[in-house]
Amino acid sequence: MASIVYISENRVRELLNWEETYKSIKCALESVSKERAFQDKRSAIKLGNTYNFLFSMCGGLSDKTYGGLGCKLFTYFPENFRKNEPALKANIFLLDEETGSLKAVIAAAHITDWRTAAASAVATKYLHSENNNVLAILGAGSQGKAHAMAFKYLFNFNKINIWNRTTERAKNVVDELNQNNDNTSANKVFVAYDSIKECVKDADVIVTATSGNETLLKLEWLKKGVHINAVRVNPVYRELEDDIYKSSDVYIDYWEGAKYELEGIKDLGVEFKGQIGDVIARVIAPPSSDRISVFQSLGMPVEDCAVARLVYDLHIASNV
Ligand SMILES: NC(=O)C1=CN([C@@H]2O[C@H](COP(=O)(O)OP(=O)(O)OC[C@H]3O[C@@H](n4cnc5c(N)ncnc54)[C@H](O)[C@@H]3O)[C@@H](O)[C@H]2O)C=CC1
Ligand SMILES: O=C([O-])C1=[NH+]CCC1
Repeated sequence: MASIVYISENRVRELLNWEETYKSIKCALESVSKERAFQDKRSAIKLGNTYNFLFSMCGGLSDKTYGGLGCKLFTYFPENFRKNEPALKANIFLLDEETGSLKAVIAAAHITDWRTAAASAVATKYLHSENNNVLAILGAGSQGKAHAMAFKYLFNFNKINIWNRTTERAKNVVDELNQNNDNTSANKVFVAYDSIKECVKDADVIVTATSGNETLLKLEWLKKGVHINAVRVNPVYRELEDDIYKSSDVYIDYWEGAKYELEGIKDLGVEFKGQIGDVIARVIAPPSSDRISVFQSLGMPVEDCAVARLVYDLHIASNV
C-alpha cells in the first residue's frame, strides 16, 4: 500500500500561487454546468450546548488536470480567540480516484482562504467586464486579506479600500499589504477606512467578508453597475441589505447548496439568475453592465477537491 502523505499549512503556503489557484477554481466552478461535479450541500453538526460546529464537505470532480475525490472536515469554534487560536481549522482528505484509498491529508485553512478569494475573482471576471479601478473590501480577517491579495494580483486594481469593524485591524492589514506590494511608492494601493459609506463610494467591485450579524452595505451607497462578491455564509444574517438583493442580478456557485443555505434570500422574492459555472459555459448570459450583480458565495466541495489535487501534484513534483 502506498504511504499517506501529510501536507502542512506551511507547505501549502509555499506551494500555492494565484495563477494555478484561479485556473483550478474556474475549472471547479465550470464543472457544475458540465456534469463533471459530484457533490451535495455541506453537513453541519452543532456540538452540544455550545456555538461550536463540525462541518463536512465531500465530493468528486472529474478533470484531467484538477480532478480529485475528497472530503474537507472543518471545525468552527468561535471562542478560540480566547486561546489565541484561529476559529476555523480544516483538513482535506484526498482519495485515490481509482480505488478510494486515502492518498493525502492536507491542512486546509489557507486553501479555504485562497480558493474562496479565487472563486470571487472568477465570478468578478465573468460577471463584471469593465472598470476595475477601485475595489472595496469589508472585513480585514483571513478572507478579507486573501481577497485583497488575489484581486491585486489578478486584476491590478489601482486602489483597494479596506474597512473593518475595528479600524486598528484594517490599518494593520493595510500596512502589511502595502509593505509586501511596493514599499517605496508614495501612492499606496491599500487604504484603510473607518466609514463603510466612504469605503464603497467609488468602488467598481466590492467584497463583503465579515462574520458579524449586522447588515453592512446599503443600496443607496452603491455605484451603478457595481459587482459585489458576498462571501459571508449564514442562513439568517446577511451583510447586504435586502434592497440590494431585490435590485440586483444574483448568481450562486451551486444549486445543491443554495437550496438549503440561501433560503432566506429566496424568501425575499429573489430569483437567482444561475450558477457562475453556467455563465462560464455560456449556458446563461452575464448581467448587462448597468445592472448591479451579486455573487453569493457558499463555497463548494469540488473547489476543495480541485485545489487539493493542485497542492498534492505540486508537492509531489517538488519533493522528489
Ligand atoms: N463563501 C465561502 O466559500 C467561505 C465563506 N467564509 C465566510 O467568510 C467570513 C469571514 O471569514 P474569515 O475571514 O475566515 O473570518 P475571520 O475571523 O478571520 O474574520 C472575521 C472578520 O469579521 C469581522 N467582524 C466580526 N464581527 C463583526 C461585526 N459584528 N460587524 C462587522 N464585522 C465583524 C472581524 O473584524 C473580522 O475582520 C465568515 O462569515 C465565513 O463564514 C469563510 C470561508 C469560505
Ligand atoms: O466553503 C467553506 O469552506 C466555508 N464556507 C463557509 C465557512 C467555510
